[in-house]
This record gives sequence, structure tokens and C-alpha cells, in this order.
Amino acid sequence: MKFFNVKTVTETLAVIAEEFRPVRLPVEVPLAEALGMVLAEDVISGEQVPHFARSTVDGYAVRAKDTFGASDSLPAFLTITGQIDMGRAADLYLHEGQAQAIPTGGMLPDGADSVVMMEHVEEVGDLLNVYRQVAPGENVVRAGDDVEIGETVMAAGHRLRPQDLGVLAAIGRTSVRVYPRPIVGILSTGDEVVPADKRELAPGEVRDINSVTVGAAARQHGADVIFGGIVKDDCDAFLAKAEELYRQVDFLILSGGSSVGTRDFTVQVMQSLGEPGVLVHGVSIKPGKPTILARAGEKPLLGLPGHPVSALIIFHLFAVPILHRLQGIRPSASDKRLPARISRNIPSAVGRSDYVRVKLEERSDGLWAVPVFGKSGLISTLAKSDGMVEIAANKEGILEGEVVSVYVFP
Ligand SMILES: Nc1nc2c(c(=O)[nH]1)N[C@H]1C(S)=C(S)[C@@H](COP(=O)(O)OP(=O)(O)OC[C@H]3O[C@@H](n4cnc5c(N)ncnc54)[C@H](O)[C@@H]3O)O[C@H]1N2
Ligand code: MOO
Repeated sequence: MKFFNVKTVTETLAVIAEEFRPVRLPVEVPLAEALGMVLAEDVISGEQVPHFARSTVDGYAVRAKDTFGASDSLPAFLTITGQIDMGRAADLYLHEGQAQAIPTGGMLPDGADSVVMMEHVEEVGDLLNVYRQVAPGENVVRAGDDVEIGETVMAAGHRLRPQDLGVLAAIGRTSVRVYPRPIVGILSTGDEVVPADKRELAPGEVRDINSVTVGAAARQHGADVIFGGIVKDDCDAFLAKAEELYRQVDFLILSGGSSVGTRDFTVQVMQSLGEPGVLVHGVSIKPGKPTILARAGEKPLLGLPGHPVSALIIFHLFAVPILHRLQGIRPSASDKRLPARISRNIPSAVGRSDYVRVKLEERSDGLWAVPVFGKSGLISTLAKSDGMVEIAANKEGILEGEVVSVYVFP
């Protein structure tokens, strides 16, 4: 089988970094819709959070100095001069020798610098016996401890998680500028491939796995998906369907028909969709060698090998970085990798990157990665796996006990 532009994994990733960027302009969305979207602005706080000093416990606001040396046998004696109400300003100044009752989250009065917990005091009329000393700042969150005015709380290119939305809410943001979710189109090819909901299969037919796996994975990575269905191995019908889908999406993924058999039209279709056309045809990788990467106008096109395991592994390796580029995600901390020891020797050919499916096992001596072997047409091997391990192109394999970096499937 001949491929006309075989590249290494590293070279292919470099092509992706070079060729693709967001194709659509940022939009302003309400916070409630921003989860999972990628910031298109640096967020700078115009407020302090909290904007007043607060108690973190139920107790008495005091001056720490007044409690120094206090113990069970020798309490400090303070005078209770008031009570702070939740959600209200603490407007009574606290002088030396005084205490004010304060609830958890209540505002610290001016003059106070700490809070003694109610477990450590005894109220006797308007006198307070304090049996523990507190340090200045103890049981108190100061104004700005969480966020300072002018602080950059999040940078453009960051994918918003629930805790990030919490920070935005705290600083009073009700909307943010994000990149729109990229729209991914998926088209499966093959005379043998039938819709996944077909109940009775005729001999030779297989259900469409790749639309399902790739569609779900694209959604996991922030995309909206349009399913183009299945096209038969007929060049004109394939091109017509691909053109129609290409117009509706930001990123077109074609499954199957990526190798160089006489019926494999994907390269021709990709070349016809627009300039510059095919950038990579074939990657020195196992599985997934017959991968095709192209660009038509601004839009990426990716041809996945038909074997379901290869299709999803290639999705993780190349479609995920493409989706990151389309969403403006900063190239860092984007995927999850775990160190683990490999449970057996795995040979590999130099000059080719191998991706081995693994199951993670927590043993008494740490985390182990146990290879899940099987041909790349067997999707259940991927369902049994927690992640994959790369054997780099310059290695002849990995040895039992060697520490490897496991890319964990999301
Ligand atoms: N003579 C050679 N033949 C093949 C080679 C080779 O080097 N020399 N490479 C093999 C490898 S590796 C792969 S991967 C495939 C890639 O072929 P295509 O990308 O053209 O894919 P197809 O031929 O269309 O399909 C391959 C296989 O996958 C099944 N398939 C396809 N689409 C789906 C789908 N949506 N859902 C489930 N299964 C699907 C299809 O039925 C085939 O069994 O080429 C090898 N051949
Ligand atoms: O390259 Mo194929 O994708 O090994 O199964």
C-alpha cells in the first residue's frame, strides 16, 4: 500500500499547530451557558473577593492581643459590646478589651483582627471568658484574600470548568466572551456499513460504530456534531454528500476509505473540497497509518482509518488537537496523563509510533498499566481500556516495569 506524504506523529502535530486556528469569531454568552467553552478574553477582576473581612467560624470578633496567654486556668476577660448580623454591615467599632458575637461568614468589625470560636469561650452576662488565645488573622478571611482588584483570574484559551464559573460569579461577571463550539461533521463510508439502529444484519454488513464513537468523543471535546450518515463507495455520491456537509460545518471528519485500495476515494474527495487540499497522507503510526489530514479553505478535514479502534485512537491523537486549535485552547495541560509501570515487555518497530491500549490497575506497589491486546477492528478492546501508552518512534519497545505515561481516555 502506498501513501504519498507519510509523516511522523510529531510532524503531523506540527502541521496541525501551523494550519488551524479558530474559524469563527468569539461570542458573548451568559455564564449559565459557558460551561466547557473556551475563553476568548483575559478576565481581569474589577472587584475584591470578598469585599469585606469575614469570619470563618461562629464565635466572637476580638483583638488577638487581648487573648494572648489565655488558657483554661487563666482566661482572658472581655466585654461583649454587640452582635453582628449576617449580611449586614458591622458598624460598631471594636475597642481594646471588647468582643462582638459573630456568625460564620459575618463581617468583621473595624478594630477586630481575629475571631475566637464559641467552643473556647463562656458568656457570663455581658462578660466573655476566653480560654484560648488566637493569633492575628485567625479564623478570618481578609478582603481580597480570594481575588484582588486588577488580578487576571483566567487567561484567554482556558476551558471553563464549574469552579471557573464560580470565580466569574464571585467577581460579578454575568457573561463571558468565548469561542463558539466548533461544528463537527461526520460521514461514514463503506458498502458494508449500515446504520447502527439496523436490527437484522445481512451477511457482510456491519453497524456504523465510528459515527457513534467519534460523534461522542467530539462532543466530549466541546464540539456540536452533525451526522452526515453513511455513503457507499461511489465517488460521485461521496463527493456530493461531503460537499453538502462541508458547507455546514467547521471541521469535517470522514471515516473509512482512507487507505489506497481502488475503492478508497477519500483523498480525491478531500482534494476536491478546496485548497490547499491534502497535507498528510499516511502517518508512521500503529494503528492508524492510513490517516489523511487536509485543509479546504480554513476548515480542517480528517480522514480516519475505518477500523474502529484506529479511528478513535487517531481521533484522540489528531482530532483533539484540531478541536483545541479551533477553540483557541492554549497548548498546555489539555490532556490527562498518568505515570504507571507497564506490566510486560512490548516490542515495537523503530521509526513508527505505537499506541498500546492499557487497563490501569492499582496494586500495593503503585499504579500499573496492563496492555489490552487485539486487532484494531475490535472495538471491545477499547471499551476494556482506560487509556493508551505511546511507544515513541525511536524506541524498540518497552520493558516490563518501565514507567510509562498513560494518556487517560476522558
Ligand atoms: N493490503 C493492505 N490492506 C490494508 C492495510 C495495508 O497496509 N495493506 N492497512 C489496513 C489498515 S491498518 C487499516 S486501518 C485499513 C484502513 O482502511 P480504510 O481506512 O480504507 O477503511 P475501510 O477499508 O473502509 O475499513 C476498514 C475496516 O473498518 C470497518 N469499518 C469502516 N467503517 C466503519 C464504521 N463506520 N463502523 C464500523 N466499522 C467500520 C470496515 O468494515 C473494515 O473492516 O485498511 C487495512 N487494509
Ligand atoms: O492502521 Mo490500521 O489503523 O492499524 O488498523
